[in-house]
Amino acid sequence: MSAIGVAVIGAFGRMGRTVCEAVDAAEDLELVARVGEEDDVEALASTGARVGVDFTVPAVTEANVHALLDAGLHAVVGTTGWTEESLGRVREHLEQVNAHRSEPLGVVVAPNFALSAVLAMHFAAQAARYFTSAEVIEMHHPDKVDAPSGTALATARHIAAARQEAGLGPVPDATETQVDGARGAVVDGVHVHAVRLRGLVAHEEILLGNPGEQLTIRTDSFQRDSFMPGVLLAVRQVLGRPGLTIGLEHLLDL
Ligand SMILES: NC(=O)C1=CN([C@@H]2O[C@H](COP(=O)(O)OP(=O)(O)OC[C@H]3O[C@@H](n4cnc5c(N)ncnc54)[C@H](OP(=O)(O)O)[C@@H]3O)[C@@H](O)[C@H]2O)C=CC1
Ligand SMILES: O=C(O)C1=N[C@H](C(=O)O)C[C@H](O)C1
Repeated sequence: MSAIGVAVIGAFGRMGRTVCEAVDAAEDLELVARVGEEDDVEALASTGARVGVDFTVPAVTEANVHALLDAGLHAVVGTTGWTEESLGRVREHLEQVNAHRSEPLGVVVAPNFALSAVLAMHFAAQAARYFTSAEVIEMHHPDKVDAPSGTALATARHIAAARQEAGLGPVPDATETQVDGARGAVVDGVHVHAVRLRGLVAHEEILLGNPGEQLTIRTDSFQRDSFMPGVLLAVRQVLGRPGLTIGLEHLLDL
């Protein structure tokens, strides 16, 4: 069987370089294009690429996905910054292109491809209904451009949905803050704190509290290699997953 052609967009960034190495090392994948800021994504149609992997910046990732679909490529996206609205536009675009194709296209968008992070989010959502209090602390390298992290946003939203489903009210908090921002950002009622520290890569703690007890769920990515098994899994599976998939958990039977 011939190797799956892969194009990496954002190929010269921290994640892009690591993805290029991982694709190069995989026998069933072939790295056919490294796309930088000056390159044209639609030109990928003539490279033999079947899947485009995007690790760029929040400001350009949606446009890259639309260009990949116009070029007839599946997409795997790790870049953060997605909203309900931007995801909705991709869903609509997929419906339009897939109406005219015999091999329908798929897009996988995941805020985190590391197994430990995906499991941490999953366990946090499972545990959330049993705890009165919940807060999220994400900790990253100081070159990260966005805050809070896409993973922390997703974690907080999953916790909030689980709390709502369980009929829990707002988290208890009688604090009167002296300085704006002291209690972090509030995402669907869940407080999220962002730390930026030289030496870190990507880390998150989910704190769940009840009277007299605490559950802490923690995930650490010490190296960007940790994201690669998830990225490669998505590249292989996206060919058989038409439409939009949000989150690696759907590829892991969670
Ligand atoms: N889902 C996951 O598991 C993970 C997601 N991420 C996310 O991935 C994204 C990238 O992170 P990271 O690699 O650390 O960031 P970097 O800043 O190291 O890399 C981003 C790269 O994208 C390039 N770029 C910018 N605009 C374009 C464009 N229009 N076309 C092609 N390339 C472009 C930049 O080029 P230049 O520098 O020349 O501007 C840069 O090389 C972030 O959103 C981050 O949060 C990170 C780790 C894991
Ligand atoms: O920018 C990063 O480094 C990371 N970004 C993603 C996020 O915002 O959640 C995933 C991981 O945390 C690393």
